[in-house]
Amino acid sequence: MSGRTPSLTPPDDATAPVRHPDAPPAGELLGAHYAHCFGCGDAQPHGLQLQARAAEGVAITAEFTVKPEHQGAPGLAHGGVLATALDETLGSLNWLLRAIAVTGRLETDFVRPVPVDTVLYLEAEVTAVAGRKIYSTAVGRIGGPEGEIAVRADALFIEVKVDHFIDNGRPEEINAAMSDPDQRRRARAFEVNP
Ligand SMILES: CCCCCCCCCC(=O)SCCNC(=O)CCNC(=O)[C@H](O)C(C)(C)COP(=O)(O)OP(=O)(O)OC[C@H]1O[C@@H](n2cnc3c(N)ncnc32)[C@H](O)[C@@H]1OP(=O)(O)O
Repeated sequence: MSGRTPSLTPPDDATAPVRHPDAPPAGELLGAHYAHCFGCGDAQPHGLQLQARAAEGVAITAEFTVKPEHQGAPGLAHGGVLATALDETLGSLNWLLRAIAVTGRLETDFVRPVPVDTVLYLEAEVTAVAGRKIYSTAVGRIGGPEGEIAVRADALFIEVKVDHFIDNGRPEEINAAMSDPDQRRRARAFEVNP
């Protein structure tokens, strides 16, 4: 039973999301936005290494396999890890809007336990935009892409400038990212100058 908080309901003046003309085509794998990201980075051996793919509209699909390192209770995924999978999938919607946005609010329903070795099939879409506020929703299914819903979330992302990361991130990682040509290329996809 989901009891969504008022701040996750778009205001009356919200508009439908617009897919950016240069968004990756439906079916394209997005790749990691940052190699050290706990959600999607391939330089994080215990991370989720979630793989997201552009879908039609302003929507994403993603898959994540629960590893033994992701346990909470014996043999079951930790709820925080599942929330991370939802957060990462919802965050990947940024690629389709070509906006830089961070999670302001993430409300998660844990509907079924998710055992280790399970593939979680995620779908997320932007439902509305109001100024800097981006409203989105996601589900995670088990047993196949059409399987039972195990987790779901509603989220509010807030659009930020790239300075959000430069001003707040630890200088060591910020400097490394800014001197990495691959990272600069990914930042350019959002038409910003790191
Ligand atoms: C391709 C890239 C893929 C990226 C994938 C990333 C996946 C992972 C995503 C994440 O996990 S991001 C990391 C977790 N999030 C953060 O670290 C964000 C920490 N929070 C902040 O930095 C600031 O609170 C934030 C930037 C979100 C907002 O601060 P601001 O000063 O910029 O905005 P402000 O407080 O003026 O709020 C702007 C609007 O949003 C609303 N708002 C902000 N935070 C809210 C909140 N938490 N709940 C509800 N509403 C919120 C706020 O009420 C207001 O509404 P109105 O315009 O109608 O007045």
